[in-house]
Amino acid sequence: MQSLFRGQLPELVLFDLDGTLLDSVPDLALATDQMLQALRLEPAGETAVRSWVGNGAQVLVQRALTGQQDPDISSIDPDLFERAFTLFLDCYGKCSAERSQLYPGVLEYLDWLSSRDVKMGLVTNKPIRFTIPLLETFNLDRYFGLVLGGDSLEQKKPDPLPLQHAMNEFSSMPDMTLMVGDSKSDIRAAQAAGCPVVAVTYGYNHGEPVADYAPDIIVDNLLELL
Ligand SMILES: O=C(O)COP(=O)(O)O
Ligand SMILES: [Mg+2]
Repeated sequence: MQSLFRGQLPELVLFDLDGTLLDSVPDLALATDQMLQALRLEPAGETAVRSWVGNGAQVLVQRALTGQQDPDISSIDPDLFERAFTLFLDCYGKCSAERSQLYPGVLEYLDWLSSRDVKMGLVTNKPIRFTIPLLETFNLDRYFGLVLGGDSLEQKKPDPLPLQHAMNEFSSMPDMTLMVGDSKSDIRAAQAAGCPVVAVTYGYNHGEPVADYAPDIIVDNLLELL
């Protein structure tokens, strides 16, 4: 990996959360199904929810209401969406850390970077109100000098804005910044921001291989980056 950074470590590493550091789908699926059941709709199940995670809570709810990856938003009754979204936020707020788990290698890799004084930021599409408590629960908050949720800025990934904002905050140039993520949104945001990007194979990429989006490096475990 050092070949990407002039033989050195990156100055800044930006991490995605869901599907990269945290296997959060069990709880996202629980909250999605609780929402659907409260609306007297069929539960979706974990496999479907796994392919719907990655574009933030609103899009997850739209996908769950339509059963479609690319929902026609105009077909969703706005009142139903509002009820569904409120239910989802309420359910997920209660269960977000019940069954979610860190992936193998995550703590070791964060510790390794931290011991080498590499700066780290977290850039997720998850709403910030869930992100901060989850980082605290899993004792990850201590690693990140900046945490951006999907609703922290005007745009979320795949838009490069959150990555550009983070690089600006840390005064790091794109060619010395590494993005680590699990989905095409992470890869596209990094490519648009001009940063090298590592994709993990174990996360959620809407059922598609990450290789289809040409990340610079693909790993099955973050420890392969040591
Ligand atoms: O909440 C989501 O949809 C995904 O969040 P992520 O950007 O951490 O993968
Ligand atoms: Mg992700």
